Amino acid sequence: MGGRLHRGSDRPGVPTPGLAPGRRSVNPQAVVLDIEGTVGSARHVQDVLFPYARERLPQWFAEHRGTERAERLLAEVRHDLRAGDLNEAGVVAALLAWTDEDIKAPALKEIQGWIWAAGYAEGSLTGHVYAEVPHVLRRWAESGASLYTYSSGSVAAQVNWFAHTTYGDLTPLLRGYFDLTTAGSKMYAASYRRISEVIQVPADATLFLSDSAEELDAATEAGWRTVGVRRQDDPRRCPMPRHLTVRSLDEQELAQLMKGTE
Ligand SMILES: CSCCC(=O)C(=O)COP(=O)(O)O
Ligand SMILES: [Mg+2]
Repeated sequence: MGGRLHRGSDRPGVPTPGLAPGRRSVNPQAVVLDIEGTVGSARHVQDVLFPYARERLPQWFAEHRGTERAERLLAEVRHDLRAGDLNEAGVVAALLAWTDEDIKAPALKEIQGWIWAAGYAEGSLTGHVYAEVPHVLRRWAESGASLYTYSSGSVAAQVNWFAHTTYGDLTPLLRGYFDLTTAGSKMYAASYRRISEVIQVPADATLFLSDSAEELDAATEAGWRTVGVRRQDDPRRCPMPRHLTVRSLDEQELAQLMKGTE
């Protein structure tokens, strides 16, 4: 699979070494956070959010038929599949198949974000964050770091996630959000370079946290500092190769990096 569409795990190219375990000088001006598997539970995404959107996808197209949003989405999927004459049922079938394969397609991410927005608004969805996340983000923000998220989920999905956590609205802690549309695929170094240009923070003063070794490798290639996050409820047990790996954001090693302690 190439071009714009990726699974959560495939990345072309040869990774370069990241922040090796033991190196302790970061003191970042910006922290960029992955969401699924890093600040929030991957299980919540796979078992709650994806099925919620999947179930409502056909109905969404039926209700929005002929609208600008629906037409744009249909055109985008046809373009991605190089199938200009695919009908609405065919597009819906493709989006359902992408959901099942966790394909990071911008069109799928956009419609999921719209469907979830309604769920958050009516109170049937909450954004999951691990218990330490609110106070750690607050501490980092108070110490002067600018906090951003970069997720394959759409910006709308990210904002709603942080606005509706069980710890309240965490969006005041975040300076901005990046997704597949605004930054590009998380598998490519170019996407991280694009973010650096937008946030105007040097690459080596930007720390990226993610549960994906491929994403961390791409960020490293762009000159960013990286820390892997492997949550205790993550079935992938092993630490990430080439990257310092923590189990939560309040681990001592990460706190030291944030202070720039040698
Ligand atoms: C915050 S949006 C919901 C998650 C999602 O759709 C997704 O693809 C998660 O990807 P991430 O880059 O946050 O691992
Ligand atoms: Mg992730």
